[in-house]
Amino acid sequence: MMKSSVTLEELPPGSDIVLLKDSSGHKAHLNGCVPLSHQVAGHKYGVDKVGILQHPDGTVLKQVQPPPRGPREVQFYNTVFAEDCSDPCLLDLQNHIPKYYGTWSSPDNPNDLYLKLEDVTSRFIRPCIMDVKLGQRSYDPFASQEKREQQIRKYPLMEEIGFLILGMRIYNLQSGTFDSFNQHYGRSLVKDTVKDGLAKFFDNGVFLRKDAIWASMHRVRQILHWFTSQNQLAFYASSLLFVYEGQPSSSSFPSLLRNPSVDDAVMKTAKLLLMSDSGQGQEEEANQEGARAENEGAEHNNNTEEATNYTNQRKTGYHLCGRDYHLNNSVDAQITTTSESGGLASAPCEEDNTSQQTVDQKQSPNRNRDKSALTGNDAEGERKRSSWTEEEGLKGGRGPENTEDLEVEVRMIDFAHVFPSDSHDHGYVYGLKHLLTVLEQILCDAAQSSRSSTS
Ligand SMILES: Nc1ncnc2c1ncn2[C@@H]1O[C@H](COP(=O)(O)OP(=O)(O)OP(=O)(O)O)[C@@H](O)[C@H]1O
Ligand SMILES: O=P(O)(O)O[C@@H]1[C@H](O)[C@H](O)[C@@H](OP(=O)(O)O)[C@H](OP(=O)(O)O)[C@H]1O
Repeated sequence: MMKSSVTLEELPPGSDIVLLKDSSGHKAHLNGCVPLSHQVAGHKYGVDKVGILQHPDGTVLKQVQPPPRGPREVQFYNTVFAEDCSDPCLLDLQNHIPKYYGTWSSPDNPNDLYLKLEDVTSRFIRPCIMDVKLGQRSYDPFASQEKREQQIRKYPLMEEIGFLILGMRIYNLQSGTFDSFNQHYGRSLVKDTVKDGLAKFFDNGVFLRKDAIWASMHRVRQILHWFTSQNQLAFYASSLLFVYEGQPSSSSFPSLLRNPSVDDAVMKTAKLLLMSDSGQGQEEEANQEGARAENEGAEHNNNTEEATNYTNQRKTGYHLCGRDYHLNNSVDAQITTTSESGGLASAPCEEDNTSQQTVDQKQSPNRNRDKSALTGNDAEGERKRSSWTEEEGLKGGRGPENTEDLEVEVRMIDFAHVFPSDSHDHGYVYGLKHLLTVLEQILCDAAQSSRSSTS
């Protein structure tokens, strides 16, 4: 698998990192590619036989797994992104999965094939990432008895819960670092604690990111809509990748500064960012802080291009992350009814339509990026223009101008076990609905505790 000039150097037991080193002992690069620094689950490059890399152009390279899994996944992407694809169902599916740029291999090792995919975290400064496996069964219909038993043993509650957190990392505003959780965390969650497990992903150590929950639910509903309108594919052991921006935008800091529970370090960062955003970025202290943030960005995310954009934009006073987040704990959750999300059960919560501010689209980072070079299409734009009116607008939820103003992604990934089908994917739909119900409950709980603390 690896180039002959490259060796794997195992770190001490307990570490899951393996260094790639060349014959001179320097950190080696596979044609400039490096192990994906922000991978939260799955097979890891250098640890497992196959894994995930990042190309210098920012795309993700997923090593094609041994047959039948790998070729099945390649075929899936080839079919969905076929140039002559005219199937409306597959065209819509493109909006919910990473963009696909074909297969890739290093010139030195042409037989070592990779799927070249959009890095769905690339536009984030501090990407908080969660991988959730969906469905009531994580083995496919052709799995051996041994594989079935292995999968059931790993999480016997899969059938009842319908989803499993495989891994996540959350940007902690207090410490300025990412907290990570591996698959053992997800497996430790039972029916009564799965809500707390999910809530952890949206908790930045200072407050619950209700805005990110809400926006994620909007995306999940779009995916649910796709699933309920298709009956040609069945997904097993496939995941949803959740991403939200962990770096609050400067426009949100005023409310942060009013929050009495915020500690000095967070306060200081907030003030520094405010200074730099209001044109006082030349101040020495702010620059030092900026340098620290840049370094952290590079450390936590290979997406150096994005980190550079952020740096430049901060220097010019332009916000890469010009979004308005809800940092104010007085914002109550805004829950609509079960039928909207398709949730299995839900408690109605009060609405607060006044809280979310509209966004100045000119500040969107996507505005400044030439995606056409890589994509040749505007699938993301299409995804964002998706079925708000029929799905939610009629049912009294927030308008699209409110849900679109957040840096949130929810994409389906991992298609090694996708099969043709002639019916709805009940297992996946069950998992999506339950996931939505639990997210709703988190918002309800937050709204209730907010109400009781003010009364
Ligand atoms: N397109 C992508 N953009 C960003 N990160 C990605 C992307 N695809 C995969 N990842 C990262 O890699 C991880 C594993 O991806 P994936 O599930 O496709 O790999 P896998 O090896 O097939 O997983 P498993 O072992 O569960 O079968 C994800 O949790 C995510 O952190
Ligand atoms: O979460 P863990 O403990 O890493 O377990 C892995 C996880 O269940 C993967 O989904 C599975 O790959 P598939 O879904 O593709 O079967 C893999 O099977 P594998 O060991 O056969 O690669 C398991 O090892």
